[in-house]
Amino acid sequence: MSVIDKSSVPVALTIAGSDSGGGAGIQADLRTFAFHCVHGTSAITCVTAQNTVLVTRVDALPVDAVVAQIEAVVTDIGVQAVKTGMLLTAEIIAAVAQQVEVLKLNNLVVDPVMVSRTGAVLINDEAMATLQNVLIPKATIVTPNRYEAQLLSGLQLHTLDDMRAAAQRIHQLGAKAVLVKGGGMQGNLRGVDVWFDGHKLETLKTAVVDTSNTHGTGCTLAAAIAANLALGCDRLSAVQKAKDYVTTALRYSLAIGQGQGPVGHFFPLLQENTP
Ligand SMILES: Nc1ncnc2c1ncn2[C@@H]1O[C@H](COP(=O)(O)OP(=O)(O)OP(=O)(O)O)[C@@H](O)[C@H]1O
Ligand SMILES: Cc1ncc(COP(=O)(O)O)c(N)n1
Repeated sequence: MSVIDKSSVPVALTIAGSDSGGGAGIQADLRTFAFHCVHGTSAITCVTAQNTVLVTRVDALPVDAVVAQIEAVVTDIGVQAVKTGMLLTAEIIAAVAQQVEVLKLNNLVVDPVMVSRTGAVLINDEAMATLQNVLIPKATIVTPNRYEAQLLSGLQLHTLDDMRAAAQRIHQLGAKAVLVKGGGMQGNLRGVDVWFDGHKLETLKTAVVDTSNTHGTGCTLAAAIAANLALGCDRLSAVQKAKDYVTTALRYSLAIGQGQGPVGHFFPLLQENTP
């Protein structure tokens, strides 16, 4: 890992929800930024009471509290990349999109958190429509999972060709690039992602990691992409490096709690440095 010049440390902002279980959301994003030697800042949209098994409560923050956090960070510290995660309501999504415009935020990675990898719907129809029509068109990269890609493309995803067709359809929403993630696919498509940026259609493959401790993979991938963009990578190499990171974090995932444990953000490093 290279030594960072502290006078020009890259900064990334996550706009997302808090996960009390520490596996996804803001907690995953900040650990991912730190692993990449990128200073992490945050604007919290909602607070979830959540563990490895279920979410028992979600409280949204007032829209102006979300906006104030973004303004406070950007107007003083400045950010080189932004990642959005669980935005929850149409009002918060619209306000975030407005801030992207007003504050001229670049390198925007939108993880369109709408449906969990298991198919559970997380936000209402109005919020989905706002995400699709107002925020995704501003994205540098949008990273839907299987079910989100189905909703955004209107296609059913069973095969690699379906994933490719969906990536091309979703690109028409206006995002500069699309990464359709394969964690929710069946068989050896689990772990295969498809990239489309209007020119290149690429298949990103990795060996499937055989673990049920996959909580936070989507957040971690999007945050790692944002970190790599903040470090100056081009879009596709930011995604390729992020995918390698998630694969390693999955290999070091943690069997904690009774359900799906989190990926191990720092464990590769700790393992390597343990005598
Ligand atoms: N078992 C696995 N082995 C290898 N890679 C995986 C596995 N599961 C997920 N991935 C990868 O993890 C990344 C996140 O994809 P996934 O489809 O899981 O997103 P998500 O549904 O948003 O995440 P989450 O399960 O956290 O909600 C993708 O690059 C995907 O290919
Ligand atoms: C606060 C929060 N944000 C996002 C997710 C989805 O996480 P992931 O898709 O990475 O499992 C989550 N479970 N909780």
